[in-house]
Amino acid sequence: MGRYAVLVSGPAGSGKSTFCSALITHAHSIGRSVHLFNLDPAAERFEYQPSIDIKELISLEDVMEEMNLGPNGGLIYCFEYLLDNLDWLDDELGQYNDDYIIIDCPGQIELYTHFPIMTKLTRILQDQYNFKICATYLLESQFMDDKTKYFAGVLSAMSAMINLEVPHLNIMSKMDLVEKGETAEEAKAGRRREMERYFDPDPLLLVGEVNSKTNPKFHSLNQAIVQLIDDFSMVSFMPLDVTDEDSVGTILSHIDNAIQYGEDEEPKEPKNMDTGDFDED
Ligand SMILES: Nc1nc2c(ncn2[C@@H]2O[C@H](COP(=O)(O)OP(=O)(O)OP(=O)(O)O)[C@@H](O)[C@H]2O)c(=O)[nH]1
Ligand SMILES: [Mg+2]
Repeated sequence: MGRYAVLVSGPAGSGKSTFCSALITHAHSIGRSVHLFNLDPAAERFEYQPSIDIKELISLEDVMEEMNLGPNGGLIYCFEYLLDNLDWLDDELGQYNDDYIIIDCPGQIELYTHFPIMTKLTRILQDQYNFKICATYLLESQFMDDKTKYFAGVLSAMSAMINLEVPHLNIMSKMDLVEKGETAEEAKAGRRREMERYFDPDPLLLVGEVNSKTNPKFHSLNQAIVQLIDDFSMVSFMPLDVTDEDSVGTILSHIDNAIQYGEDEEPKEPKNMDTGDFDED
């Protein structure tokens, strides 16, 4: 087996840590061993104890206090410190030579879209440590209520995807909140079909409402951006309902597929092969 990593990214509060826990619970339930790597220097509570924790190297609270920095500047400082202290990462990762690691990232999207920090880190994991990496980007289902917000979310997902340059899966999280209160009639009325338009962004859905809310001088720009997203089929989302194990399982199998997990595993010999202890019936 090789080394595999899932990068769980997305805006603040989009459900990254909850998704990490759901993935770990599911992996354990099917007998797979996975490890949590907490990459958020401000994280406080964990459902599963991380095997690797950036807070053992540096914590945001200490940085803010000692360097007199605000939360965002402090976070950038933490990551620059990590990149300057790769020996620590080397020691920590050295214990997981043949493993599957789930990396819970901080929610500041500047880390993926404005600064090359996460890109540098994924490159290091790939090139120096031979990890096969799949990035996931979570956007919460409430974004579907407001099309301009959704449009901005699609662009941020695309920006993260283009910057990270690894196999990428966009996830629409907190789908349990959408389904809640939905009556059978509503479902029949095509609510689900309507949602499909958000999972695979429909250019008409995006541009129509976004243009109705923005200054006419931006209409052609909106149209051009939507066309770009559509022409290259660059962004689509998979729905995630953490309360449904099948939904978590489906996402995990897409991630596995993206990083070819298990494809280079040797076939296992049946247990009784070397003892010659075969059933004779
Ligand atoms: N209903 C519902 N609530 C969720 C789900 N996922 C997360 N939440 C809630 O959303 C809030 C944020 O969840 P987290 O998992 O901490 O989100 P996060 O992306 O890790 O947040 P940061 O690390 O602060 O950026 C918490 O109150 C969770 O209980 C979900 O699938 N369904
Ligand atoms: Mg979190």
